[in-house]
Amino acid sequence: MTDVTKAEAAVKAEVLVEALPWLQRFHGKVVVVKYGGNAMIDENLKRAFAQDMVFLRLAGIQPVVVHGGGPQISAMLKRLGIEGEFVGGLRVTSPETMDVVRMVLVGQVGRELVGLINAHGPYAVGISGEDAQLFTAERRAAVVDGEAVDIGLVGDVVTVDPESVLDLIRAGRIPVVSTVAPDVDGVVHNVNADTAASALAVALGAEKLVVLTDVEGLYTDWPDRSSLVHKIGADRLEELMPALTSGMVPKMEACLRAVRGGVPAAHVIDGRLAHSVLLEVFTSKGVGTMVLPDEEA
Ligand SMILES: Nc1ncnc2c1ncn2[C@@H]1O[C@H](COP(=O)(O)OP(=O)(O)O)[C@@H](O)[C@H]1O
Ligand SMILES: CC(=O)N[C@@H](CCC(=O)OP(=O)(O)O)C(=O)O
Repeated sequence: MTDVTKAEAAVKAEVLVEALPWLQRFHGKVVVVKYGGNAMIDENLKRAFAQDMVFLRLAGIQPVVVHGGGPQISAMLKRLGIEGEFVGGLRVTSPETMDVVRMVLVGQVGRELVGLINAHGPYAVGISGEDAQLFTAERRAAVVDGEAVDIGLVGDVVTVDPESVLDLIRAGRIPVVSTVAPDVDGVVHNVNADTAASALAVALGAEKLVVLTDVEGLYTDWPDRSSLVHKIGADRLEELMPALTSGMVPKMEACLRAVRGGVPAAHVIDGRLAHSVLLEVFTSKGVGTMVLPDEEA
């Protein structure tokens, strides 16, 4: 072996060995991953994400994917000539829009991800909040300048029955969850995917919640690039919440709720980076912003 190939081999070995403590720590544990943003649009990133899920599963970790699909819903609404509007980061959802949300999330985005994962073997099974009472939703208002604004059939998850997801995990599958959910009367609601991922992570007693987005992580003073946060405690995040805007609100709310609900760590990571989930789970430094309970931060 030349000195160059020896040096390359040493670097590769170091990378593999760095994963060892994390393989031990997460073995048999559930990791809930919210899939969204660019990782869901770019073909190479999509394939890399699917590989990451299969990698986790074959490494003895139990990944559960909760997917978004906001841009895909907006594109379909446009094709159908239906107006789309967001208030406080949430889509205003009329009954007509709800039909499109359900069709796109369950019938299009969920199916595509299941197919990408199953290119590697019989792992992924799609499921929605309507299946086996996985989620029950309650209508929620958006809050704008402290005022509640009615935004139609938008729900918050109020109860989770995780048995169907646990059945799939026990069968060695990778559950792929679409976030539409009925209320107690069976009326289907549109649930933000970050919110649903957080509720599911708590109900499953997950070891981690990982939320993919299109930015490096949380900035305390957006868009000042020097204000990127690597680690933050729940109390400090709660203080910051009123200053956050747009899509970051449901994401950080989701991390906060997960950690307050007993999930040991919640992460917002950059889905523009190929294999960002593997880098987060298996490297000591991790990537993005990590939210921890106050005593750990
Ligand atoms: N404080 C902040 N820190 C990081 N990103 C922020 C912040 N405030 C607003 N943003 C914006 O929020 C976006 C993430 O929200 P969104 O686009 O809804 O995400 P996704 O499509 O990944 O679900 C980022 O790409 C960034 O442009
Ligand atoms: C109520 C609400 O806003 N629901 C979202 C559901 C999809 C989602 O959350 O997708 P992303 O994660 O890609 O944003 C929507 O209709 O766009």
